[in-house]
Amino acid sequence: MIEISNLVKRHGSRAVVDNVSFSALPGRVTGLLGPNGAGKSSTMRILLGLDRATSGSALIDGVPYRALQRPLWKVGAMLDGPGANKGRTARAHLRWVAQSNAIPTRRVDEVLELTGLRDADKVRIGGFSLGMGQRLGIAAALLGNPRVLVLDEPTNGLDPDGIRWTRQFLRSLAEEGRAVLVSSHLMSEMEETADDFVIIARGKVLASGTTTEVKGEHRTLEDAFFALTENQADYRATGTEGWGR
Ligand SMILES: Nc1ncnc2c1ncn2[C@@H]1O[C@H](COP(=O)(O)OP(=O)(O)OP(=O)(O)O)[C@@H](O)[C@H]1O
Repeated sequence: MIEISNLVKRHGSRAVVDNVSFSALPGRVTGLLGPNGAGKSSTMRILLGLDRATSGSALIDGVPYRALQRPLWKVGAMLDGPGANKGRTARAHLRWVAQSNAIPTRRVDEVLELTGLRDADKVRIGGFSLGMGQRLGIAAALLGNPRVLVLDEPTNGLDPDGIRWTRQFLRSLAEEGRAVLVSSHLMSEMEETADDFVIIARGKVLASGTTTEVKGEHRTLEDAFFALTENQADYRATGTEGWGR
């Protein structure tokens, strides 16, 4: 499971992550939702040991990422797309990731199959569509068969087929008992995908819980989000602190 507690990240005097706390539980897809610049990627980067928190903690199964013995076996991640060399094939890329993390290369075939890339395994990544690239990123994240997955905007720019595939795939990964944390700025899309939601704006958690809890009396998650951020604008205008948590 993922446990973020009182996480703060400051750049200069500005807190881009401002006392964020939430958990992502096994067997559930947790949606980290918020507009551009809300602090989603910053939170994920700290969780994955790519950046240091100013204060607070971000733990994976009780320990920080940097303390994990074999990180790829515990947590799979995709930030900024697949991050693969465009001249390589999908198979070559996955073999390279597997070999550099002591993962048996037979796992490469399994993840190619799981993500529907088997037929494209010899195509150079430079010729991939956006959707295939995202699948490759997810395939690499799954190489170590981790119990925890962290995916930053995996559906960004995808067509409806790609979005539908990703949604169903993430749900199936959670149904296998994994904790799946996925960020998005698309509220309506995530409403169908996630079990639990954390709504973040300007570095602060505005609401968290199940769909019913977060929606409250609002018709959709998007309506709830706009109502919550309108409150934020009001508070900013009056300079009041301490709202929404
Ligand atoms: N190294 C940095 N120095 C200064 N500010 C930064 C740095 N990294 C991120 N920020 C700022 O922190 C804020 C949060 O950025 P972050 O990327 O976490 O947001 P996000 O919710 O993931 O949004 P997006 O979907 O646009 O990436 C932004 O205003 C960004 O400009």
